[in-house]
Amino acid sequence: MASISRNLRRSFAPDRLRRLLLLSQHPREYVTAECHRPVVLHKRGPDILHDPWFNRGTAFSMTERDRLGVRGLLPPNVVSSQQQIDRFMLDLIRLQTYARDGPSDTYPLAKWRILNRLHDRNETMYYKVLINNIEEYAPIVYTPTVGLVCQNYSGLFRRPRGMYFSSEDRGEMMSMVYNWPADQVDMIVVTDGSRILGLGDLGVQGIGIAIGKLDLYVAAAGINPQRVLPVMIDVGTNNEKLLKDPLYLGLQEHRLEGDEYVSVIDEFMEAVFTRWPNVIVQFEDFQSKWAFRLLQRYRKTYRMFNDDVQGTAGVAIAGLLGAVRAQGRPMIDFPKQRIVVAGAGSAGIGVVNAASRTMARMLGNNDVAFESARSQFWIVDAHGLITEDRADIDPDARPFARRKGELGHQGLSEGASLVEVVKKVKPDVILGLSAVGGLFSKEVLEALKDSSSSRPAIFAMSNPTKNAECTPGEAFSILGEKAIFASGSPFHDVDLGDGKIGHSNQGNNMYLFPGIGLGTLLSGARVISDGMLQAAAERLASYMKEEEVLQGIIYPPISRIRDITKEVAAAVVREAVAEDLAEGYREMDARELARLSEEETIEYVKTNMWSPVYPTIIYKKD
Ligand SMILES: NC(=O)C1=CN([C@@H]2O[C@H](COP(=O)(O)OP(=O)(O)OC[C@H]3O[C@@H](n4cnc5c(N)ncnc54)[C@H](O)[C@@H]3O)[C@@H](O)[C@H]2O)C=CC1
Ligand SMILES: CC(=O)C(=O)O
Ligand SMILES: [Mg+2]
Repeated sequence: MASISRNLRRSFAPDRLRRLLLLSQHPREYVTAECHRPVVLHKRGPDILHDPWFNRGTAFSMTERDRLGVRGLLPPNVVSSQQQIDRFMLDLIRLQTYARDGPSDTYPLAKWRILNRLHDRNETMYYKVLINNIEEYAPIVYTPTVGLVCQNYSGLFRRPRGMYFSSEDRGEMMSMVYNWPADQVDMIVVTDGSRILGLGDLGVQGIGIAIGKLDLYVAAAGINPQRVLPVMIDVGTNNEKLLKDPLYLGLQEHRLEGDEYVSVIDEFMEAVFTRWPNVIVQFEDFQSKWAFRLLQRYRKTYRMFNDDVQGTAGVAIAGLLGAVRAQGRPMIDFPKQRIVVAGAGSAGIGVVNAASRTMARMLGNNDVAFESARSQFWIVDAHGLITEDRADIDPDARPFARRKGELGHQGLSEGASLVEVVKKVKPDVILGLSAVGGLFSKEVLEALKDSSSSRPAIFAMSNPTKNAECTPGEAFSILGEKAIFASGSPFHDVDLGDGKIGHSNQGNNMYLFPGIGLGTLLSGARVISDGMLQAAAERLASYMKEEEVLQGIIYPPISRIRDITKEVAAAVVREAVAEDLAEGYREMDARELARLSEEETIEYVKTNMWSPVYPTIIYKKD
């Protein structure tokens, strides 16, 4: 302070000095005429956000955002510079506290921060690190750590990534999409933040899941990172904690509902498909009531799919077929499996819909086949077994409600508990998409010992880790080495002693969505058909070798994700061609695509996958 004063005394007249020293005790008001002089810039949009001299981040006012072409490139909440500092300080203090002996989640978050900083400064290097160490870092950029990142996003937010459209942007979205710097976008992952993993409504903070999914699009599918766009549609939040949080970056109002909500999503879809007619839009982590409705609304018009409904279904089908093979039975025996599903949301109903269709196809695809397939599923939700007797039954679950006639002889009734259902049904499989950690309790697993299968299968698919319906340790300790186990988030294999291993498979839609997106892109299919999704699931199912499946390994290790994605994408391309949906991609037109053999299709996919290599850069004057 003394030296500051000396220097100041040398350069200022006494009255001015007195004023400045007075102001320095109130640093927030330390404002000189120099600060008010306007700055003339020869740049706009993201160039300003990436310039540390002029970037103001979330403190840019709405008029400035419009004037400078950055509207939509920042979370919608405009904050003061003091709020920005408060947010930063809070985060810094958290880190200081946890960097010592904090809770076990500290290190994954610290790793995420380091990776995120690399992502911001060197995309090529970031993806090289991610691809070369996918086993170690997929759980950081994706589930489970991405859940923690979303929960803490307001504190972690540094540089914007992706686009934000809010209900306040109604009428503006068509022009806002032109604020995005890339002329070509291949893949958008969009969320409204209403159900992030099994963590509920995280509002604007859900952007983290769109970023994480797109990281896998680049790492697994080789989509060029310059052509991906994470999107957050902020229509408010019903999370009371976020509504009161002064540091929250999203709109602090309750979610839009009904037609108003749909009109926002409609406007977004129209805007992105107008600017990028060939883009593919993946809907992610929308609460179930909107997931199904939006899928039905758009799937015949736009190149889109819902990952939680359709991607999860395909991964589950592949795993269920693997569980049949693990019993030493042919896949065609699938329609005989008795399957209890816990969870009747977008994921659970999506699985039952698609798995029953697969069974029905195997049985001849007629009404009798569909009826027989339906009767293999028992769905239990928060209110117990779903039957025809339920009042206010969810229309999406209605086709799978147990019929009155079936209940008597099974000794079950409306609302029966999961344990009761497992005891009476003696299922081959229990599959959890409930977001309830520990739901497959000791009692449930004990009841599964009476399963009619020689190798009962447990799919604890809810995310993140703490929401898994059970751990592999719990499953193997009760059901023994013959059990088949898969979970949504990664677990380690279990050492069962005597050199025996209980394999912990990761049953996650990450094994399908990158291949579905890539296959759609490279086929140029106008829409994403059920057949294309089925082809993707079947390719994943057949990917595992007989000897692996017999050991209980029903999904590939994540280290093989780039290879499996290439195979899935090729299967999607071939199905799009077979269904006459393919329009070709770049120089490969539909006719040439149709002439490719299976091997040539795989080669075609492989050569179109981006790899992280520094390109030669040439300077050209405008
Ligand atoms: N492994 C994977 O690839 C995927 C996993 N998921 C996970 O699935 C979970 C559910 O997702 P959504 O279906 O979209 O959520 P949701 O919230 O729409 O559905 C949850 C369902 O679980 C039911 N439920 C709640 N408590 C229950 C209980 N005690 N017993 C039985 N059922 C109960 C609810 O009634 C509801 O039907 C999430 O944790 C999500 O992370 C979702 C997509 C993919
Ligand atoms: C994996 C995934 O999409 C989910 O848990 O929602
Ligand atoms: Mg999801």
